Amino acid sequence: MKAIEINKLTKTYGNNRGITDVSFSVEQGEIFGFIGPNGAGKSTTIRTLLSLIYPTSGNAKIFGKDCIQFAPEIKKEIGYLPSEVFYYDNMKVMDLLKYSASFYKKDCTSRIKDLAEVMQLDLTKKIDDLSLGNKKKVGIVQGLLHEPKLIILDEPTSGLDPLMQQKFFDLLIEENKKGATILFSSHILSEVQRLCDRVAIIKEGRIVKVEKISTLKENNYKKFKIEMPSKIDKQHFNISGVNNLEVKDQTVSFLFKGNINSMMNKIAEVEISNLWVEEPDLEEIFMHYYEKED
Ligand SMILES: Nc1ncnc2c1ncn2[C@@H]1O[C@H](COP(=O)(O)OP(=O)(O)OP(=O)(O)O)[C@@H](O)[C@H]1O
Repeated sequence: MKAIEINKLTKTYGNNRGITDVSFSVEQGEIFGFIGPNGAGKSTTIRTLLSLIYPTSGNAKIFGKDCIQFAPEIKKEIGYLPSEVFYYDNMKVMDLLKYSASFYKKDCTSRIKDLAEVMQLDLTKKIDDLSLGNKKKVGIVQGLLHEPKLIILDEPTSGLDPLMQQKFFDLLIEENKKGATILFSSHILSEVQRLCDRVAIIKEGRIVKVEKISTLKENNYKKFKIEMPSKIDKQHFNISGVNNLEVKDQTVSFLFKGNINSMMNKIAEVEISNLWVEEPDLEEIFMHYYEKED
């Protein structure tokens, strides 16, 4: 049974496109990235999964159950962190979290304290007195306090400083090791790359690719930088698969996509003093998905 199964989900807002024919599935135990530019349809997909809005057509299942028909049951299994968090400002953090926990009919007090300690969140403060980042931490604790089997995060790191982001990621990895499935929506590719096994790319309301992060990187070009002790013949490296060939001082650099052995043979024909081969960043791989079609 899959954790999430989305089948031709379409949502229109009047005449506005929301999402069109979105289909993908997430295996249990996966950390799955959901990426795309602003307005692509990430939040619409997630809100439909949580039955906060209803689809125009198509359907989705969570742990094998239709997400609309079994919404109350399913919600108990999900921890959700929305992209923007709003609270009753007058409440104290601990009271708000205990109130949230009451929906699950579980005593989550010690779990709340543990999570708050990891995230360095002061439980005695009033929500009103918290900074944006600290309000986000309340959302994180709220989303995880009932130890959900499925964690759905919509742009979760906005407002968190780098140290807190790291602590949050460590927390997610720990929950994942304990068995939780994670759907991680973001437009920050580096964090998706760090955390996720697979990724779905959404653009203008449609899924354009679902792929393993490792495959995306393998099937892409590599960046070569070669330092040579003597004069460089630029044309030597001008073979099929080479792009952006540049020579600067004693260094030649280029992007290469193709049979790595043919490139290694080419390099072996000349004397070199140093060699760097780098993977492209996820940003570089995905940039063309982000560019608008004319
Ligand atoms: N309540 C609404 N009424 C009308 N159109 C909406 C509504 N909510 C979303 N949309 C439209 O649906 C499309 C998808 O929006 P959505 O918020 O799902 O994108 P997103 O990928 O989550 O973007 P972001 O990263 O900016 O949050 C956009 O074109 C948006 O304008």
